[in-house]
Amino acid sequence: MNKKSIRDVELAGKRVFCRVDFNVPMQDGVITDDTRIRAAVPTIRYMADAGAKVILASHFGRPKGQVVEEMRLTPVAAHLSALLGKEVTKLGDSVGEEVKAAVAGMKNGDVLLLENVRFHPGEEKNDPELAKSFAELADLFVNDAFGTAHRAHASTAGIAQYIPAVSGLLMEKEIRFMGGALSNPERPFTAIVGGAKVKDKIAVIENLLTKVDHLIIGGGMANTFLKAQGYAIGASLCEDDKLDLARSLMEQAKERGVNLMMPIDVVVADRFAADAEKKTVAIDAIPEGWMALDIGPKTVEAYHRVIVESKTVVWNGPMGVFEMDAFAQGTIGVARAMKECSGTTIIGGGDSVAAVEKAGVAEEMTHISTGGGASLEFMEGKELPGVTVLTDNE
Ligand SMILES: Nc1ncnc2c1ncn2[C@@H]1O[C@H](COP(=O)(O)OP(=O)(O)O)[C@@H](O)[C@H]1O
Ligand SMILES: O=C(OP(=O)(O)O)[C@H](O)COP(=O)(O)O
Ligand SMILES: [Mg+2]
Repeated sequence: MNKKSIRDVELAGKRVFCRVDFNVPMQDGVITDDTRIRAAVPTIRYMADAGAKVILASHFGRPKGQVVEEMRLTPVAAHLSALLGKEVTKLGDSVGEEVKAAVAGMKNGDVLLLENVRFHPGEEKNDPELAKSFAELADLFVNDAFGTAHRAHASTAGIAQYIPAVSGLLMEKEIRFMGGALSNPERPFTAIVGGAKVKDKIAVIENLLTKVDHLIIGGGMANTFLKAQGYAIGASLCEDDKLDLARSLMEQAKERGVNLMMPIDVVVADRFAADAEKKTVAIDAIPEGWMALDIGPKTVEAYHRVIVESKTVVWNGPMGVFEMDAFAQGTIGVARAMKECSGTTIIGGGDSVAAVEKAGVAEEMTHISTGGGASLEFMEGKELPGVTVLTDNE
C-alpha cells in the first residue's frame, strides 16, 4: 500500500485521533468475539509506547444518529484495558466540552476511548462540522479501521480534510494481504456470500461475477435470490426491492459461465428464537409464516464439494443464524469445508470470524480479515474511501 503509516511520522507528545473498528459481536453486554479488538492492539501499543496521546474512536452497531444505551462502548473499553494491561479512559461522548477537557488532561502514552461515534447523525452523513470537531481534538489522524474503510464517514474519511492522515498497522497488513492474495488468484476461485447485510452486499455481486468461477450464496442473502426465482419464502429476511437485481445477477452469471450456487434445502423456524419449532425442508416447501434461518444438509454437501476443490476461497457472511446453536450447522459445515480446502482460504467479517472461531477452525484459515463488507468492496478492485484519504508515500 503506497500510503504513509504510523511508522513514518513523529508520534512523541502528539495527540492522535485513531479510528478503529470495535464493532464486535456482543450478546447481552458480553463480547462474544474480540478479534477486532485484539487486531488493533499492535497499533495502539506502538503509538502509546512512542509517547503519543492515543484517542480511540469507533462505531458500534447502527444506532442511526441517536444515543442507544445498549450500543455504548463501555464493555469494549474494559476489555481493551485488560488486553493492553493499562487503563483505558472511556468517555460519555465523542465530541463536546467533556471530551476536550479529557484530551487536554492526557499525558504521553495515555489511551482514551470516545463514545460510539454513530450516536451523532453527522457521522454517517460525513458532516464537515462533526469531522472538524474530531480533527480539533488531535494533531494526527490514524485510520486502523479496515472493517469500516468502505464507509466515507466523518471519523473514517471527513476528518482527513483537516489534519494529516496516515494508516495504522492493521490497515496496512489487511491491504497488503488481501491485495497479494486477490491480485492474481489461483483458480478455481470461489466466493461465498451470506449474512444479513443484504442491501449493502448484493451490490458487490455484479463485480464478483467478473472475477470468480463459483459464487456460493447462503444466509439471509439467499432468501432474496430464492424469492426472485419464484419460491415462497414465508417470513424470511428478504430485500424486496432487490428482486430485479437478483434476477439480473442470475442472468449475468449464466452469460459469464459462473457457477452461481443457491440453497436447495433450508432449516426453517416458526419464529426467530433459539427454541423455536424447526424443520428442514426443500426450498419449494417453506411453510407460510415460517422463516429460513440456516442452509440445510443437502446444500452443505453441495457447497462442500466445490469449496474443497477450490484453490482460492473468500468467505463473508454466515450461512445462518449461527449465534443460535439450532441454526449453526450450515455455517459450521461450510467452515469445515474451508478447513479441508488445501488452497488459500480467506474469511472476513465481524460475525463470520466469530462463526469460524465458534466452529474451531480459525487456526486453519490462511487469513482472517477484520473486514466483511470492506473485504468484498476491496475485492471489487476499487480503493476504499478510508484509504483514499490517507497521505501517499512520496
Ligand atoms: N437466514 C438468515 N436470516 C437472518 N439472519 C441471518 C441469516 N443468516 C445469517 N444471518 C445473520 O447474519 C449476521 C451476520 O451478517 P453480516 O454482518 O453481513 O456478516 P459479517 O459480520 O460476517 O460481515 C449474523 O448475525 C447472522 O445471524
Ligand atoms: O461490522 C462491520 O461490517 P461487517 O458486518 O460486514 O463485518 C463494520 O463494522 C461496518 O459496519 P456497518 O456495515 O454498520 O457500516
Ligand atoms: Mg457483521
